[in-house]
Amino acid sequence: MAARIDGKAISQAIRDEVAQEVARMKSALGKVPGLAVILVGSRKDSLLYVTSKEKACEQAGIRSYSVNLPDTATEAEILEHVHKFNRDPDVHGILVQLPLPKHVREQEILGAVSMDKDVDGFHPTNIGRLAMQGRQPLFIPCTPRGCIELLLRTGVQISGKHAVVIGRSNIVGTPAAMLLQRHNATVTVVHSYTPDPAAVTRTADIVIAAAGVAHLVRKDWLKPGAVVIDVGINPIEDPSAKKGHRTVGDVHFKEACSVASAITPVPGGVGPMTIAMLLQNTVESAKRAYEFNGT
Ligand SMILES: Nc1nc2c(c(=O)[nH]1)N[C@@H](CN(C=O)c1ccc(C(=O)N[C@@H](CCC(=O)O)C(=O)O)cc1)CN2
Repeated sequence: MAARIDGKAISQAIRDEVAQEVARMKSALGKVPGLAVILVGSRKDSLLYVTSKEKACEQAGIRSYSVNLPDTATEAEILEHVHKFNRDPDVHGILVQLPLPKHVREQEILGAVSMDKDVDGFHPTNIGRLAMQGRQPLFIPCTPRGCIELLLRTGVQISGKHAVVIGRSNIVGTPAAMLLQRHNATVTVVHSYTPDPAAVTRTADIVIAAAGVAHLVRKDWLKPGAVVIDVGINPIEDPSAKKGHRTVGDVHFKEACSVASAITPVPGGVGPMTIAMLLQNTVESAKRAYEFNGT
């Protein structure tokens, strides 16, 4: 039976550490970190994530600034807010909630965020640096950073292991693969054009599943003893649930438990880590801005 990797508990420990750092900064400088969150449109899930981020900021002592724009907002209107936050010295992190409405060019917006306030780590220069040996990105994207943090904090060795990442999105799969490689794993990325994804995944010591397909990874996809990090957040119908639906991962949890050595649940695994890492990135940004080393 696999050990359960408790993302809720680990993310709470990180959030407590962040709150302590913020308190130290406040007492030494009279300043606190600031995070600006820009939401465009009215997607229910995005609204929920943005609210959770604001609440988490409040609990950690980080000041949050929010902008809610309608679905019809133009690129120019969104950029106006990005530029305003770029100039604001009290704002150390800027986050544009994704996905953006279809008429907005995501890369135009993400590329406009000041590199040193890019707490999502999606600026092309930060992503480029993540891909390069010997270069340091200013920020690492929150979900992939959360996946690695879960492995490190549960004592899973990454160096020298074979890691398979399922999915190649800009937000998770691609940066997760680059990050694993920086931790000296041998990395294979499996995607929709891979002829036999189960066979490839079966060779992995570490699996990061980020395909966005409910229950894609079954028992026969896993090598006995593999460590499984499930990034998927997929709603499925469930008449027995109060709301008629529930959230499941990309991995069939029950099946995987009989083969894996450790696994993250959904919910309560990677999801909460995304927010904890955002807070951590924001504090690191403020510390850099104020040249504050934390003592
Ligand atoms: N600008 C960004 N946009 C998006 C990101 C991101 O990192 N930056 N990631 C995702 C959404 N996301 C944060 O924005 C996020 C997703 C999930 C969770 C979470 O805590 N999930 C819970 C509950 C799941 C459920 O029941 O629905 C869990 O997994 O336990 C937090 C943040 C896309 N957009």
